[in-house]
Formats: sequence, C-alpha cells, structure tokens
Amino acid sequence: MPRFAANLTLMFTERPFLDRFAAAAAAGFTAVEFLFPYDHPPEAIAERLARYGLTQALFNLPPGDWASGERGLAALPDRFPELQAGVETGLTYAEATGVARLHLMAGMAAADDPEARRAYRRAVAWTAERVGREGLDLVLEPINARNMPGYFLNDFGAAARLITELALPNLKLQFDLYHCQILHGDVTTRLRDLMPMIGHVQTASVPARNEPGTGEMNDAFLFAELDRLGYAGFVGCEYNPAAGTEAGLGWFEPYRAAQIGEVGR
Ligand SMILES: O=C(O)C(=O)[C@@H](O)CO
Ligand SMILES: [Mg+2]
Repeated sequence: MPRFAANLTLMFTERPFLDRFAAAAAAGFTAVEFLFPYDHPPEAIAERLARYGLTQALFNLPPGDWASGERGLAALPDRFPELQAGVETGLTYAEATGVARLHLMAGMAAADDPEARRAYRRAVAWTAERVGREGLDLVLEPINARNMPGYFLNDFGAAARLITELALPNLKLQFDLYHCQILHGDVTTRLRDLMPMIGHVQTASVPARNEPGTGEMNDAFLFAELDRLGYAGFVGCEYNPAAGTEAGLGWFEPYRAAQIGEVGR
C-alpha cells in the first residue's frame, strides 16, 4: 500500500505552516512534503518532524525569485553560481530534516533553446553529483504548461531521456500523476515503462487538482498499480482540498491504518 506524504504547502493551510505538521500527524499521515522550507529555520522544521514522528519525503531546492515568477534556475545559463549556492542552502535543510531526495526545478526557458538545454544538463549533472555526496537522490519533475506556462521541463519523455543519458545512480524522475495525465495521458503505461527511474510520485485529481478520486482518473487503480509495480517510495498528496483539508480526507480512509509501521525514507 502506498505511503502517502501530506503536502503541507497545499494541505492543512487552515493553520500557519509550522502547525500543519501536527495536523497531518493527527489525520494519520506518517510523512510530509512541501515546496520550500526556506522561510523557517531548519531546526524548527526538524523539531516538528521529531515531535510528531513524521518522515520528510521531499522538498524543492531554492527556485530563484519565486515571487517574481521564477520557477528554478537550472536551465538559465547565467544563474549557475546562484544555483550552486542554493544547493548548499538546500543541503542544510536536508541535513536537519533527514530528507532523502530533493527536487531541482528547471526554470522558465524554451524547451528547444540549445543554450537552455546545455545549461540544464550541466546543472542537473552538477547538482546530482553534489547531493549524491551527501547520500541524497535528485529528482526531476515534468510540469504541465497549463499550470506553469513557459516551464522548461514539460515532457516526460525528455526527462526520461536525460536521466537515461546521464546515467547517474541518484538521478531519478518525480512522477506527478496529475501532470502526466494532462501532458500525455496513458498514465498506467508510463508508470510501467518508467518505474525503474521513478524516485517520487505525487497525486491530485484531474482537471481540478483536488482530492484523489474526484476527477477523471481512477486514482485508486493507480495506487494499486504502484503496489503491483513494487514501488516502495512515497506518494505526495499535492492537491488543493476542495472544501477544507480534513473534510476531504475520505479518500485516505482505506489507506490510513496501513501508514503506521510502513518503512522507508
Ligand atoms: O507543481 C508541482 O507539481 C510540484 O511538484 C511543485 O513542487 C513544483 O515543483
Ligand atoms: Mg508535483
């Protein structure tokens, strides 16, 4: 049975960020993820994880100036030194939280721009090597153009090709079921084909990005398929609750009891 990680950027937002850990644990989650921890001291996050017995499943490396529309620096040739500094910041939080994988966002650039492609390849290889020295995986996530118009990495095939070409043992795919359905469809076949390189999975309904089980995909089938494929990682719940986080947790009920005692980080 999948081990679900509550995404604290989108879920439990009825409370301040640092209070969401307690709420996730009370709801039965044993793992959490979020987009970015950088507004809070690493110790404060580590303390919440320890206090509520939660595993940190994932977070993103610094993305540049998010407020001004930046969505990562990896494909931006002139920003490599800033990316490198951001990776060190991310590693400080990784050490404090014990997270085992980090997501590197690509940034806003044309997917067919040769300079952006060269920059992205270099940044991905450098970052994977750097976080690998700390025993961590690096994951890359294709994101659909409806949610993030102009985002560089918008194709699962392109991500898979790069991961295959670089052949770095700790470089993996972040397979967001929601983005895959919007970008390509045929989600089950892609899960089967790409499973050997998948390092993290995320879920949300399509098209509204709400609770699993409320959209066009058979999410329960996909969760069972992850089991059939032997996926032992986390499934991040990266959805916007339609009408309150707790009120929308009916989908989680069949999985809740089995979250306790599941191993892995
Ligand atoms: O938008 C998504 O999907 C994510 O997973 C964010 O963390 C941006 O990478
Ligand atoms: Mg995602």
